[in-house]
Amino acid sequence: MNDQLIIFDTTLRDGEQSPGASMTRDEKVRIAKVLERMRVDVIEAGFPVASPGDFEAVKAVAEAVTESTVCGLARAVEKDIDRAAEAIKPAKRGRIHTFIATSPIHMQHKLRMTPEQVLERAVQMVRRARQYTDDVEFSAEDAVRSDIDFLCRVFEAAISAGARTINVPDTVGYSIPQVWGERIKTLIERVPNSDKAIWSTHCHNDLGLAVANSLAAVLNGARQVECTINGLGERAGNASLEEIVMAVRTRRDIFSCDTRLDTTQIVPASRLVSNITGFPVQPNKAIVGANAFAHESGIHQDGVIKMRETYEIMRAEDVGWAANRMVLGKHSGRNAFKTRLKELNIEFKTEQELNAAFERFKDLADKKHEIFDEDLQALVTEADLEQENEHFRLVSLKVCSQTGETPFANVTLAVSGTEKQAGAPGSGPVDAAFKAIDSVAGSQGQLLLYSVNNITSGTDSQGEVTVRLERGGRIVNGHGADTDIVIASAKAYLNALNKLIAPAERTHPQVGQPI
Ligand SMILES: CC(=O)SCCNC(=O)CCNC(=O)[C@H](O)C(C)(C)COP(=O)(O)OP(=O)(O)OC[C@H]1O[C@@H](n2cnc3c(N)ncnc32)[C@H](O)[C@@H]1OP(=O)(O)O
Ligand SMILES: CC(C)C(=O)C(=O)O
Repeated sequence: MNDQLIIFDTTLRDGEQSPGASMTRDEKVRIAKVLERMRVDVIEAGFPVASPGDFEAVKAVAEAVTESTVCGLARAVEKDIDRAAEAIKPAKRGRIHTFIATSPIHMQHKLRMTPEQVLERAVQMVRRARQYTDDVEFSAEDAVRSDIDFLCRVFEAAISAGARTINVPDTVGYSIPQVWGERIKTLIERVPNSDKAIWSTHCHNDLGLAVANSLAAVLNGARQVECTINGLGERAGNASLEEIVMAVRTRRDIFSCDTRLDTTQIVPASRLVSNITGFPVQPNKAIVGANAFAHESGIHQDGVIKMRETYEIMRAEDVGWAANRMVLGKHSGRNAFKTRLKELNIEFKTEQELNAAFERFKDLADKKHEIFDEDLQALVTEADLEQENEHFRLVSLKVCSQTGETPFANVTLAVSGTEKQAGAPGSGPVDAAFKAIDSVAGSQGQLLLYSVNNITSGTDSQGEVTVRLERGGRIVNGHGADTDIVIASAKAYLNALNKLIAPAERTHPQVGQPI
């Protein structure tokens, strides 16, 4: 029987370190539930000492998830370990992940510690974490640029102190597959007590090699991979979960291990993470991109019609693409709607929530003939957004856009329940709409990002807009979807403004300010 490859998902921690990808507690819980359904082994839910919001988020995930291990990150610092322990306390299976850098550049310039002090601290903090849980992971940050002899000493000491998982990170995405594989092999061979721990790898994508390096580590003995949905993560991102899992599963002839994952949950998870963070998935992204299973050229289509395997190495259904993607229309009833949502793992707590979503579905079906799974997911996300603290609500928007004329927008907003109106010109209809909203809301937010994606294909598709605003160091993402992209833009802008004025819930690592 093949070994198990443990999947450690860090979308909610390292993924969240992507600028603008900060998530609220409830968003983290929603993603964690999908990861659990996917049978991810370990969910790193956050960095509890980072902020009260992140502490609450990790705790909420620990309360909500029963099947996967829930992990909290901690520096090799007492208060971090204690805070992580408190956050994961409700978990059925809880892990503390503590780390300290071991490369000369990090030890000397960042930590300002000698190698001996780092080794000593690693041992003390692993021991401290072991007082709270048997499941302790230790990482040597920047292992890629660390001296191999020193790494062996630190890992041996960490295992002796009680670490059960030893993680070898390529923190800066510097390695290449052959070298990384060799490094993992050398460590496992040279650390005398290496058989007492599971060896893990955590690779970043600065050179586009995170997945390749992770797979090289697996081929050389690593049995845990740290990864994220859609490859989300600090800078160029982390190794992408879907690519690693499908590479190992598809090439069983090469890998002597496999994961426990239910891969049909991959596409729903990818969409949810993309919806929540506002980071669109590029169409040609492996596994989860819209074109990943699309055949355009005649020779390929001919081959696939004759025998699918001529051009397909995986089945789209196996990663969660629905076999029949056109599901509902305006003549569909409540039962079909509810059943399809259930198939998409979307459930409502109350009958009222279901009724409200059904009404939105009927409104959409009046504008758009075919309702696809993507539309249903956007519709539910929209409903969630509306439940958020709504200081500003769009009542109506009228935009005039004509060749040779300056576009002009008139907007009516409900501001804490009182209707207010304003009009403004702009360089385009979206610009005019945002300026009109600004003159009512007085936002003073700086627009960092504006992106539109069509949720499905065709000109009647819904546009999904993401707006990123910054004010006083706070960065927030707003989302909106509508068949009219100017209205979708206005909804996204208002969603971001509502978040900006909401009480600060979290601290974003990149800006160090509450979000
Ligand atoms: C590679 C990674 O992804 S590591 C994870 C990175 N993620 C984050 O940083 C997100 C969350 N971070 C935060 O919210 C904050 O940085 C906190 C709460 C952890 C710390 O905040 P502050 O106390 O204000 O410290 P600040 O961020 O300015 O500096 C980090 C300090 O931790 C020290 N440090 C960094 N890593 C470690 C470590 N693994 N173990 C021990 N100390 C460490 C640094 O040397 C520095 O110490 P100094 O203040 O004595 O110079
Ligand atoms: C905390 C560690 C594992 C990390 O994120 C890194 O080194 O990139």
